[in-house]
Amino acid sequence: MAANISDVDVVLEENVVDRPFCSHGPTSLFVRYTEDGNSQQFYACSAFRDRKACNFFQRKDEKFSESKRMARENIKDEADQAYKKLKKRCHKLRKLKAKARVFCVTCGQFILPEEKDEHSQHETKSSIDDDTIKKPSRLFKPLDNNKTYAQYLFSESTIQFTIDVLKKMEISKVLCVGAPRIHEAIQSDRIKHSKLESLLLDLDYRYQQIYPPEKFCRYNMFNHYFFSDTTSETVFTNFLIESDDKRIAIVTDPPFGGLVQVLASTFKKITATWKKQRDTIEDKELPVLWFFPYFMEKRIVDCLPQYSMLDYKVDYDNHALFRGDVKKHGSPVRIFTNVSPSQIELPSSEGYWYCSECKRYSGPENVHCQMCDSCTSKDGRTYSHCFKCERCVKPSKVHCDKCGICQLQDHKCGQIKGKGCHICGNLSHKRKDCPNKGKPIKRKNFKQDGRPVKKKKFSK
Ligand SMILES: C[S@@+](CC[C@H](N)C(=O)[O-])C[C@H]1O[C@@H](n2cnc3c(N)ncnc32)[C@H](O)[C@@H]1O
Ligand SMILES: [Zn+2]
Ligand SMILES: [Zn+2]
Ligand SMILES: [Zn+2]
Ligand SMILES: [Zn+2]
Ligand SMILES: [Zn+2]
Ligand SMILES: [Zn+2]
Repeated sequence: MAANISDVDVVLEENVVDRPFCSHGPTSLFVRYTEDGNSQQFYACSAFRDRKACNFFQRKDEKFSESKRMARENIKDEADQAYKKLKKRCHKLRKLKAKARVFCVTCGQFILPEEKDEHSQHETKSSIDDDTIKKPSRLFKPLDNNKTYAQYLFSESTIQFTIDVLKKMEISKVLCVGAPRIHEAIQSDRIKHSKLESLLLDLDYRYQQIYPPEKFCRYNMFNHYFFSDTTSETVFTNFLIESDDKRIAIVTDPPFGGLVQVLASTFKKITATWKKQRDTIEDKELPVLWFFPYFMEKRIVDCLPQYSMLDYKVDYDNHALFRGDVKKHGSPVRIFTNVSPSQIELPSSEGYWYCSECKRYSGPENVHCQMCDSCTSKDGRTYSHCFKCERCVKPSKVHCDKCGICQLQDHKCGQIKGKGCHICGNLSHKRKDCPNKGKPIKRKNFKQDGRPVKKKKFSK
């Protein structure tokens, strides 16, 4: 099975045991398609796409010399050693009194008294009290200019909404996968009196300085890999033990570049561990709240048909996300869930209303279309029904009789770009099903129905 990213696909294989390791766990197997129709398979880092952050590369068919194999083995050992060193350091840090605590914002780490000189030119914060430590995501500089971490942090209203939803679902244990602010909210005093517990799984090593091992596991959600020694995985497995009065849910907000099939496979693995711990044969699913952009709906639902998209617009504090056009219609991020949408009440104070036909809550801009039999808006604008296309379309589109579909007003007739097969450009299939796979072929433009667009003949 292959999942799509521009000219490179990731190949999902069940057997990861034989894969080479980089310092971020087992690598992923990728396949690159070239213009001439050939392909090449190679292993590369599953967490970092930026080769500056991790330059691991190994062709699948590469024969390895013994010395190279040893060097690879060392990578894992070195990573384990670095983890142990950091653990020791954190132990020392936790013993420091608030007044002696200095945090280097530039480096994202607390400074031990003997290390002060090394950070003299950096941005630092002194006298870090216990309250500040309880809100680490506010102390750290969000790594939001970085594709890998893509740290967009929930606003207060979204945090509160999520916690309310979890409480209404009578959840008492929350596995926060790449959702540090939800973990932080649960851990902080604010909701100390509720019965909520949480465990954070995140790639960001900085949290290791704040939370003890039973509250944080450094984890790569693209290969379900726990860094460090075995403690981390044991903490995770124990956390997933559920009893009648302790129901568990996952809250996850992965970087948006994450591949749906890879993430789905991770959530399936987490669910499998949870199922193993349960002493019942009752076939239930582990509830998941997965925050992801609305335009990924088709991919998610194709991959996980039991999931649906809620209309709640997820709000973030660092709004770098809402640039350009998107800003006009608000946040593009929604919640995908395997919980019945009728059970998740969206705030009426923000204009959400219950659609008895869809049996779910819809946004104030969303209108139930009798023809489509659903509340059709996806992007935060009111859609209108096109009787010729027989579906609701974005308000920016009008029906073009020449093209036979609704198009943007300033479109060039006959040119439907994107979304099709990367090899030949045909819109009726994806690359993995392309009959031209392996043959040299030039891309053409294709119509929605799969027929090629004929080039206009110009007369002099
Ligand atoms: C879009 S942010 C979500 C933050 C969330 N909105 C919050 O406020 O809690 C993505 C999160 O996933 C983490 N992350 C990025 N890549 C990851 C990976 N491969 N495995 C696990 N966590 C990852 C980042 O460190 C960050 O905390
Ligand atoms: Zn790596
Ligand atoms: Zn520093
Ligand atoms: Zn409706
Ligand atoms: Zn409609
Ligand atoms: Zn139309
Ligand atoms: Zn047209």
